[in-house]
Amino acid sequence: MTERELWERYQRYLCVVPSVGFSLDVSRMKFPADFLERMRPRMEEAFSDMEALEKGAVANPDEKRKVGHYWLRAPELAPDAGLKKEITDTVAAVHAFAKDVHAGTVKPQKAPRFTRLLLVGIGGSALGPQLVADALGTEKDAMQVFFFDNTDPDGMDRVVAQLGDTLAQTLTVVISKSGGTKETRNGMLEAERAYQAKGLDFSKHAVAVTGAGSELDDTAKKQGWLRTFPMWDWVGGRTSVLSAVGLLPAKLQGLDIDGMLAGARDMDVATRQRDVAKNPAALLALMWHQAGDGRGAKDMVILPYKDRLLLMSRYLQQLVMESLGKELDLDGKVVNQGIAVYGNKGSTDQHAYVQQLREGVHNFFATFIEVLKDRPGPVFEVEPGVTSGDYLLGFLLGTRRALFEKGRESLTLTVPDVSARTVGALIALYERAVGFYASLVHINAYHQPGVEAGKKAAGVVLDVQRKVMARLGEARAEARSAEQLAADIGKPDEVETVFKVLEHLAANPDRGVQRSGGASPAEARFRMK
Ligand SMILES: O=P(O)(O)OC[C@H]1O[C@H](O)[C@H](O)[C@@H](O)[C@@H]1O
Repeated sequence: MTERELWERYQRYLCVVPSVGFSLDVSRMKFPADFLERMRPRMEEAFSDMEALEKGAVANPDEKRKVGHYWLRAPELAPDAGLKKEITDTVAAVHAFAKDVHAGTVKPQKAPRFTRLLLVGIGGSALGPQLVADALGTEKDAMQVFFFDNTDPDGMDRVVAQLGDTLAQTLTVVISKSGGTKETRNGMLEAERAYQAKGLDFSKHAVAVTGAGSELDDTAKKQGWLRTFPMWDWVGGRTSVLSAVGLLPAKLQGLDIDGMLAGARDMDVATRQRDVAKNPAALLALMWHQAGDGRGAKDMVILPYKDRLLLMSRYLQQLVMESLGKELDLDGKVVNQGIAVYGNKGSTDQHAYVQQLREGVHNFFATFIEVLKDRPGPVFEVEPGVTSGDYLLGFLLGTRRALFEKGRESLTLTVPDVSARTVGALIALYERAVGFYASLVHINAYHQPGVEAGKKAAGVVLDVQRKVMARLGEARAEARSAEQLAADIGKPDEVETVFKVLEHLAANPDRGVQRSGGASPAEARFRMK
């Protein structure tokens, strides 16, 4: 295709959403001329599925749940008045609470005001808030935000060290829909310990966002935390950023949550249209389908040319991969669906993995995200008539062309700026595209049965550890091999787990386990110190 033909194709297929200044360019995707027409009947079904979902159908059949994230930004669409009220009340409560926190009416135990926010959560209870905080944060924010998003002790120590004495001015928001996620429970306990170490009462600095009656809800009640905000079973973790999960931390940080909701709402209006040419979510889903042959044959590489959108790929990784990565389809047939997502940012990636994208294994399609506005401050020219931002655009267009020359496809999303409105719009766009794509490939986008397997297996490991520790305690000074200890605890087949657990304990001296013997697993011996 010549440059002139591409320009024609660009204009022909450009999908614009004027209300948010957004556009989607699919001209560098190699779909045949009759593709959109051919896919029409299937897309019609996807629209009907989506309509039913928005009207309150049980769209997550095996968990028997409604799927209501679209109501969060259009409460009038909620299927009953009770839900509508819960949504509007929660947004109002978030505003009011943040106002009190900023004014110092809600204040820490030993400081006049909260100036820091520590968010404890994981997966859908962290990724959205992290994206929003990083995309929209400035040095003038009402509160500076920190995260515990893992059960890595050193990771948490680093954050606590960064907070230092400002922990006394830190509000901790623990977020877990289920209220039973171990990493988050551990984060909460680690945070509690950090406050205690500074002579502070954790409960006077803690807020929960969780489902009613959950373990976390109980803890918050029992300990008399400052406040609890609700999380509903009809909002999935990975689509929860516009519920209290994302709105509360964003508002505390001082961000424009109404703008985020409005951007999402406007994008929702655009993505409800049945005219595919005008519906960027439908177009995206169809392009993913075309690129990966409806079976995820190509990976989705997310390339925002903007530092503030760096976390987009991480956020989309969960949204897309947890929603679409499924073994079974809706009829119970094995399909092993999914689309792999990765990415970082441009032009940084041009100096890292773009080499492979252009010349290596051809197993991906790229998504460029272009932001028109360079910076809020005045223009600075790095060469006569040229700014750093001009280079950023140059590299985006250059990379896109270089890829296309080698037959590598790409989508280009353009937004005017990185504002609350555009972030809300991008979130809404991808939520709906994922829902459409799931309909096209006939899977349930709203459950995650596979995640449970890893959690259960981790539970087994900790059970083995408890038993091994007890056994070492009994054996005292006697050094034993992993093989012997596995037999001792009645789990001879778990010998590898026993060995891994022992190695870990022995590497952390205060756990009291000493390793002796040779370097190989068979030669290693363990005993209590
Ligand atoms: O919010 P929580 O209940 O703590 O869940 C946090 C995360 O845990 C699980 O692993 C789910 O697969 C995720 O979808 C979820 O976002």
